Amino acid sequence: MKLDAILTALHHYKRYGNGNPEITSLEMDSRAVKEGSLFICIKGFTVDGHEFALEAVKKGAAALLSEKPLNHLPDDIPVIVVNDTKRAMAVLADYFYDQPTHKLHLIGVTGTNGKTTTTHLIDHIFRNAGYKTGLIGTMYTKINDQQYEVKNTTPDSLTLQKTFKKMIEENVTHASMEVSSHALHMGRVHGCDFDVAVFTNLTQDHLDYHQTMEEYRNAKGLLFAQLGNKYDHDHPKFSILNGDDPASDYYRHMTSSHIVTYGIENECEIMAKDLKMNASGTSFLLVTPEGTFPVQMKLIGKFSVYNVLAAIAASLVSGVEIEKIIEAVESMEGVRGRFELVDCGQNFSVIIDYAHTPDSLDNLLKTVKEFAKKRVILVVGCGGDRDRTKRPLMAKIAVQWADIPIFTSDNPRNEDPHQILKDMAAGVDGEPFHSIVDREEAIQFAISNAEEGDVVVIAGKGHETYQQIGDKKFDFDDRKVAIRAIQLKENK
Ligand SMILES: CC(=O)N[C@H]1[C@@H](OP(=O)(O)OP(=O)(O)OC[C@H]2O[C@@H](n3ccc(=O)[nH]c3=O)[C@H](O)[C@@H]2O)O[C@H](CO)[C@@H](O)[C@@H]1O[C@H](C)C(=O)N[C@@H](C)C(=O)N[C@H](CCC(=O)O)C(=O)O
Ligand SMILES: Nc1ncnc2c1ncn2[C@@H]1O[C@H](COP(=O)(O)OP(=O)(O)OP(=O)(O)O)[C@@H](O)[C@H]1O
Ligand SMILES: N[C@H](CCC[C@H](N)C(=O)O)C(=O)O
Ligand SMILES: [Mg+2]
Repeated sequence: MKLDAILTALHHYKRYGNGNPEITSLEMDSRAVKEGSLFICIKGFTVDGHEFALEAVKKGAAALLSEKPLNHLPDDIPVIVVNDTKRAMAVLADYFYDQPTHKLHLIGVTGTNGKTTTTHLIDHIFRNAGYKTGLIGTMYTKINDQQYEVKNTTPDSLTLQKTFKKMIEENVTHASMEVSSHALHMGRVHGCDFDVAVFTNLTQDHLDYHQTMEEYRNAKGLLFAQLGNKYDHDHPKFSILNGDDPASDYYRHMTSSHIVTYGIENECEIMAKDLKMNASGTSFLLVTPEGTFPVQMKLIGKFSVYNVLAAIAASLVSGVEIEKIIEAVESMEGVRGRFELVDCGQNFSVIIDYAHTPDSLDNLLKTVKEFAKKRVILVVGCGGDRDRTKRPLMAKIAVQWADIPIFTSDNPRNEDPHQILKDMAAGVDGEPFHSIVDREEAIQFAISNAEEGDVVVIAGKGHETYQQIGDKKFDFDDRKVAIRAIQLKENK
């Protein structure tokens, strides 16, 4: 595609340098530049991409997108100057990859907790209805049955649009994706034509990035504000809001789309009533505008019911028949690392879960307490280089619910793991707890102390298969470590 053609997607820019080269690819990393690339200079959190402009030209970049005029470049290299290269990149990527999201039924899910679970539920419902599907999120990108590794929950706009383009090539018609608050704030999803936007819940996380809860809430609101500002009879847009979460009132006023609410406590269009839960599943009465239906599912806990209701509402407005939706919800096995049982035939339970926020830990432990016959032994930590203010809160919740709370490391990254444990301990008011910095030792301690009927909960890392110390990721899988610890205990 010629540079001039690509630039028709931008409204405002200044152009320096001559020529209208053929653009072979869009790149934001100088190390990936090829002959004919348009190199996009991004001011990052670590380095400034503008510093790599010359290197990009030497590697064959045919043009540059920048936030300022660039000196010392050959005259025949056009430099396009815009206010914000990240946002311009998103718009250009959509155009360059032939507007793939316009051809997809795209559902975006935002909220503090439950995004991965809800997108997996939606994906399972769509597949059960016979659609070819795509999924983008924390664990992977999935196109039909093929999984691809990811770096971010919501990738940068180039990766994102390239992924959507691949979905179109693989005949995907329905896609669901997690939309993080970081991504919304950085404009990674500009250019995405969402059909349905889903809100799960808003509680504390990521205050290192957003600073205040209000800013964090506003960032998530962008998903609803960006959901089409005109009425289109053929492609109506829907916001799916959690009627039991106060933030929904705020989002309701940010969108011009249709609104469908779901909930358990307050009156909503989609509701769950008569919840009954045990260690092997949850049952409830599903109330919808299409009637009331009994549901018996394998997922456990009230928080899981919220995720299911969100997925049901999103699928209903997407045109899936209610019977097909319920069939899928009932057959859903759960998502890796979320309330996942490790069963080696031992006489106590072991649960691996991804709770890494105060609210998710609270929900998880309340749920476990409801069916635990004996003691709850908890292994939990808090991530380094992340919201420090959630550490004492998580510790307080841990000692409130667990009979034996054990604090340990969870991706200390560039922080001193001992200091993270001290930050956690500051939230404890005299209750007993253990601090064991080495996560493997902590898990072994938990399992060696477990007696018949106890429940061991290992929280925070879920599906993760590494422990990040400094910039290095070391192999670490809670599941495997737990299995080894159980075997060790049984061979004694
Ligand atoms: C804080 C943050 O969001 N950082 C993201 C950002 O990295 P950065 O700003 O440090 O990038 P940088 O290294 O400064 O580079 C700036 C530019 O120079 C370029 N460069 C760099 C070196 C070079 O030799 N040549 C070159 O051209 C880079 O390609 C880039 O374009 O841009 C990268 C590429 O898009 C992201 O992968 C990275 O996410 C990091 C890994 C991250 O941890 N992000 C977290 C905070 C995040 O976004 N999390 C949310 C979800 C959280 C949740 O689910 O709860 C997410 O959506 O993942
Ligand atoms: N609706 C919910 N409300 C509160 N807690 C939840 C909810 N759904 C899941 N959780 C808890 O949060 C954990 C993470 O769930 P999930 O991975 O689905 O969330 P996420 O929003 O994708 O998280 P992330 O932002 O890290 O990607 C689960 O392991 C569970 O403990
Ligand atoms: N998306 C979250 C995941 C946290 C997972 C936890 N294991 C940690 O490393 O803190 C984050 O990056 O903040
Ligand atoms: Mg997720």
